[in-house]
Amino acid sequence: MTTARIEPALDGVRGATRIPHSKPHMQRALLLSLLANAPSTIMNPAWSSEAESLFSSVREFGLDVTGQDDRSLHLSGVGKSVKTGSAKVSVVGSAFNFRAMAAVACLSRGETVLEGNAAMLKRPVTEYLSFIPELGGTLTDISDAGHLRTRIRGSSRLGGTATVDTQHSSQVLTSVLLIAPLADRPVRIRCTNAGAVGEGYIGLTESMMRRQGAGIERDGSSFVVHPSVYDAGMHELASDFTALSYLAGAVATAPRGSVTVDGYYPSELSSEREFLAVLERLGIRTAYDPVERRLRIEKGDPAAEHVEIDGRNIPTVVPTLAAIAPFVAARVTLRNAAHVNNHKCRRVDVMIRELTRMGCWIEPKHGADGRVDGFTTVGRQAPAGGVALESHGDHRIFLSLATAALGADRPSVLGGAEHLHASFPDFLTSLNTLGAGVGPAA
Ligand SMILES: O=C(O)C1=C[C@@H](OP(=O)(O)O)[C@@H](O)[C@H](O)C1
Ligand SMILES: C=C(OP(=O)(O)O)C(=O)O
Repeated sequence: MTTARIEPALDGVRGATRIPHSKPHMQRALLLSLLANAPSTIMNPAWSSEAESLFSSVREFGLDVTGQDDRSLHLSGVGKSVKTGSAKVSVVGSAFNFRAMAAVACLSRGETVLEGNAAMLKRPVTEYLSFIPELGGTLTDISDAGHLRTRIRGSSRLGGTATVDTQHSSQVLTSVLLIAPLADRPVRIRCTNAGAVGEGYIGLTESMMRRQGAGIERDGSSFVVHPSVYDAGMHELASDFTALSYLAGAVATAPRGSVTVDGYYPSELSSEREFLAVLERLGIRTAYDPVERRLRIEKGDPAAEHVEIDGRNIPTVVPTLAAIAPFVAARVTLRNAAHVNNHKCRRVDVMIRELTRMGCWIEPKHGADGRVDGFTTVGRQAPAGGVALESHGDHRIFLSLATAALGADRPSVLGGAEHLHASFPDFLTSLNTLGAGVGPAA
């Protein structure tokens, strides 16, 4: 494990830096490039360990690279004729990659074994793959104590009606939608609940599919997708707003802060717009210059004494908001985030525990079913820090706790820097560029 030492940012954070391009856009662009019948291009590819792992998986199913440089990736897909034969596909710790590749495996006439790491066994993954038998494929759970593993076989009559869970994650719906146009018969999808979690990510899937010619009929939480093909894709990737959240977090937790993000491309994700609006209410102002492609982040005053946040559509930034909340003058309450506990670790629980160890006052909130569904804080605090924090193998916990540690009185050490490769490999360098003192722990 790689441990970092985070010094309090006593002089504030100031200056300009860059952030990665969007991981969710990159993952969809890779999948759609495989499923298109014509060549595709990805501009500004967003390389991270999770994108690389998905790239290997789609290559197993036939995606060909026809050209590549720093700025662009030229790809040739196979449409619905994904490679047959016995394929073993490893997704390591990414549930998105597991769910999406499970759907892709339904297009294959051969057998696919999908494998994820032990941490994936604790997440609601296999229990929500019933769309596979419902659409005509077969699914066998062959997990052991150290791996989540399933064997999947497709069908030559793929199609029908699938009931898809949208209470625990949006990713299953995204996965079924992506393959639906390539099924042999129409695919009808009924979602388990009307207010899906992570609706923004479902919207992103729909808009990227439509841009490549897919016809999706949507009526609230029901979808119908008729057989068609995907046209060529030209994907110009936006910036990763979740990566942005950690820099906004640094501005919030440090005593002073003014940060510019160079080369910022806003995306169509509704979750991004919602997050920027939440930041504004917390007193973190962002101003975007579309000509210079620069986003400026500055500290102001919260919009109210008590800021209430709905976490349903902003799952990735709930840990960041937990890190920010103890450092803003307002009381903050965030709810409707029970689904965020289904991620790489129980993200809401872990953030509350580790921030409490750092010296913050942050308490869980519970939903009507008694489960933790958020947190509440009591206004600006001065946590002592000076403790060893644990990121539970989760890049987002590392990033969020590092953000909070900048605002503590004493240095903190934080394990798990190696997981930054999952989404924001240059984060520690960025923090140092902004004047924070971050380095390896002695
Ligand atoms: O579709 C996607 O790209 C994602 C959907 C969301 O998953 P959940 O709906 O499981 O939270 C989000 O949290 C994840 O980081 C990325
Ligand atoms: C999307 C993420 O995770 P997963 O694919 O494992 O749900 C993430 O951690 O950024």
